[in-house]
Amino acid sequence: MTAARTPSLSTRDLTIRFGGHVAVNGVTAEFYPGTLTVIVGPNGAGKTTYFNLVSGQLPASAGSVHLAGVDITRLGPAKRTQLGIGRAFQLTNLFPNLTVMENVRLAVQGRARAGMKMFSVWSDHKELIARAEHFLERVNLAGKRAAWVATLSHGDQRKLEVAILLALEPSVMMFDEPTAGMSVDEVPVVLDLIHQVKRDANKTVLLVEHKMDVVRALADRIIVLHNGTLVADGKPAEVMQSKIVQEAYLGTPEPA
Ligand SMILES: Nc1ncnc2c1ncn2[C@@H]1O[C@H](COP(=O)(O)OP(=O)(O)OP(=O)(O)O)[C@@H](O)[C@H]1O
Repeated sequence: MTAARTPSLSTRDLTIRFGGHVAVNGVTAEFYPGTLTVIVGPNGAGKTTYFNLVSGQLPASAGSVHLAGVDITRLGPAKRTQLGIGRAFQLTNLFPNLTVMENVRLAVQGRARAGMKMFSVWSDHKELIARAEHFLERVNLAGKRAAWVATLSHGDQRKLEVAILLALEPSVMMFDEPTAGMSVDEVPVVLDLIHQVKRDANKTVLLVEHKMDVVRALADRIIVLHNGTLVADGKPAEVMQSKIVQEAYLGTPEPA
């Protein structure tokens, strides 16, 4: 008999109502480490709202959110970040009037304080800089370490967000449309980064994405939301072929 695994993240009957409108309607799903799940659905399906409920930006009207089995439904976004839920691409994590290096160093410092008190006591400035440098190299931004964030291109800002996310070392990583607004040459860099993240067997990755080529390139699993309800959940090939997805989302049949 094998022991049941505890999901790193789960939602149970998660629901939010805005007045009479149910934007997320009883969504139950479990997410495990080493799996990248892409959440798809038409405009207004509730994808971003679901993300907001998981990261704590919005309070649930009903249902619950669990992180490694612990109910975090009543916790705010800062506490959830501390516990291991990291979200990128809202561009709200960035300090525009600081340099690229300073932004990552703050994340490294924050992580050191939250997780490893001794490290925080002993780590000197040099150590923090070296760690920040490591994350900047991973996202190809080391050459721009001294640039002011406000002067970066949109693509570079997104890469910086990934560096900050990596520096915070969350167990659950959430990406909102990672390639939105990027130039063609910037897209592969970010996709490659997410590939790297997903190779880490300890990370649980969730992505909201519209572009089907990105979904195909990254997804281990696809969840489809429609009118706030989870209508399909499974391996990409199965979900892409399912009748509900063809009708409700893709519009045209996927080639077999
Ligand atoms: N704060 C809010 N107040 C009122 N209605 C909201 C709020 N946030 C979202 N909604 C509504 O909830 C529904 C789901 O919106 P949401 O942004 O989650 O969809 P989405 O699937 O992310 O869409 P898109 O792909 O266009 O980003 C929409 O009808 C939206 O108008």
